Amino acid sequence: MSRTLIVKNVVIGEGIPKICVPLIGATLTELKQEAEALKELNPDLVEWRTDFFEKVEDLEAVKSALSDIHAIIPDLPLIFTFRSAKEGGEKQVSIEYYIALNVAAAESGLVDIIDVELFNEEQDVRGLVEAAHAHNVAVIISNHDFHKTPPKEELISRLCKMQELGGDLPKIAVMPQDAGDVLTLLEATHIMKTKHADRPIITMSMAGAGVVSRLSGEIFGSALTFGAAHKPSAPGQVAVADLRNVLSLLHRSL
Ligand SMILES: O=C1C[C@@](O)(C(=O)O)C[C@@H](O)[C@@H]1O
Repeated sequence: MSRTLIVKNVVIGEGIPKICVPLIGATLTELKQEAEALKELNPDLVEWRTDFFEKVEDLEAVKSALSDIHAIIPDLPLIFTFRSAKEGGEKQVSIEYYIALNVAAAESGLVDIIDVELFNEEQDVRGLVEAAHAHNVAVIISNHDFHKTPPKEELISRLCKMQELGGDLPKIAVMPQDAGDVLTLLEATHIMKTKHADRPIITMSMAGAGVVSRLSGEIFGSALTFGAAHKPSAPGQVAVADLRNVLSLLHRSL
């Protein structure tokens, strides 16, 4: 497998980490406004965090919102994410609905990547990867710990598992309790990138202490970073303009 993933001409896994901005509107009106506004920020990718959408449990409303969002930003690669409450998201739905939602997104022809959480039954994760790939949609397999940072061996083992399950972009976000935890995340990223990964990976340490990990992906091996438009979708996200400045500064220094 190639070490880069290309979506709509955006090469993930090469050069400056790519900037992704989440859409977190609760209503269709808010989502449309956000989609319009983020064009000015010129991100590399956009993520629709559907768990923030008030009608996420209505599949038809989701599909219709998806086509409205896509019509506003047709050229930007779109990640479709339902972040479950157990992983720091806004809502919890049944596994049956989670699968239906992601399959509908993959089949829609309107998204480039779906996000599938690792901590589900293995057969469900594999099934979603298969469904996505059948429609030429890539898959982020993700894991989040909003309370702590597991040991580096555990972080690496989860990232390897995501790769083994066919995720095109393994992703892990963890919460540091001190600066040492940020180092743990960075070291796990570096080891994964240099010893195990045969594809781009995404890692971040959240909150204030973890911000450095959102900026230094090019050095340690994280290919994509999330930047906030007006409001962050997770603790520690910095504004896109600041992110871009620092990413460029570090890139020039290398
Ligand atoms: O998984 C992630 C990463 C994230 O949690 C962050 O910490 O930037 C933000 C989420 O929107 C995204 O789905």
